[in-house]
Amino acid sequence: MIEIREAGKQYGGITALHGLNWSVQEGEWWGIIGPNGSGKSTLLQLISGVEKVSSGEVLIHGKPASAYNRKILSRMMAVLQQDGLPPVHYPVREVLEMGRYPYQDWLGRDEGGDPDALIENIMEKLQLHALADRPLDELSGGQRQRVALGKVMAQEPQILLLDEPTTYLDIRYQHQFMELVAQWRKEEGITVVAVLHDLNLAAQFCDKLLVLRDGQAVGMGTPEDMLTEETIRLVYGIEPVIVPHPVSGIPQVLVTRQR
Ligand SMILES: Nc1ncnc2c1ncn2[C@@H]1O[C@H](COP(=O)(O)OP(=O)(O)OP(=O)(O)O)[C@@H](O)[C@H]1O
Repeated sequence: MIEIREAGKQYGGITALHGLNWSVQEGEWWGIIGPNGSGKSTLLQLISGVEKVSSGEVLIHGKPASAYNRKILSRMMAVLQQDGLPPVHYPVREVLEMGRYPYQDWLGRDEGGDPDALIENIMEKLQLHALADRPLDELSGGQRQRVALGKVMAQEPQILLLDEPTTYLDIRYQHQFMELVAQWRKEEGITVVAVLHDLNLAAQFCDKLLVLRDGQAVGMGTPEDMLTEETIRLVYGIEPVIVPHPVSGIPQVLVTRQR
């Protein structure tokens, strides 16, 4: 579904990404982890076609991401960032309807079925009914991020790209957000690629992790294989302790304070 071959990206004299080979199969949930400046957002921008590779290829369904017409690409792929929506004075229901833009013809008619039923369904799933007529700029950051998720759900993409989507959320809303994505993926079989700083959240929700450092892949594989003390020490330069989650057994990263 996503095929990355020897991909490199340079900004002037800065190498943001170098010689990356990676592929994502339909229905997988990948996490991209790595320190600040390691190339995570750059990689998402190459996949979403916002930036072009300087070398190598990024293919979506066998075609370069940057070669797609934007509207066609938006039907296939949605992007949600850490501050998914600006605090504008639009009511929640209208914001969700904006997600249908890739399906509208030049008269604003939806070519993709019954948008009203779809929006209703999303409002129900995300418990947005109570907020339906409230303007975005009156909502909390956590509520706004739930609306942002609703908007990308209305877009009905096959691929969801998340760029640190839980950064501004408290621990409850972080988990709620990730559970909603997990439920969506289970129901619709979407493919998810998420840049995450929280390694423990990444381990709990992603099937596989791509670990970047200095624009290069250090490793890719299951959270069990990637979240080792050796890898975390090498990539982040910290002294970690990895413990199995007492309930699920999934690896969790603790950091030991240096004295
Ligand atoms: N538009 C740009 N112009 C110039 N340099 C850029 C640009 N975007 C990214 N870079 C550089 O490329 C490198 C990788 O940046 P990128 O934002 O991809 O890292 P990141 O892993 O997402 O970082 P963070 O975790 O801090 O968000 C950095 O050195 C950054 O300064």
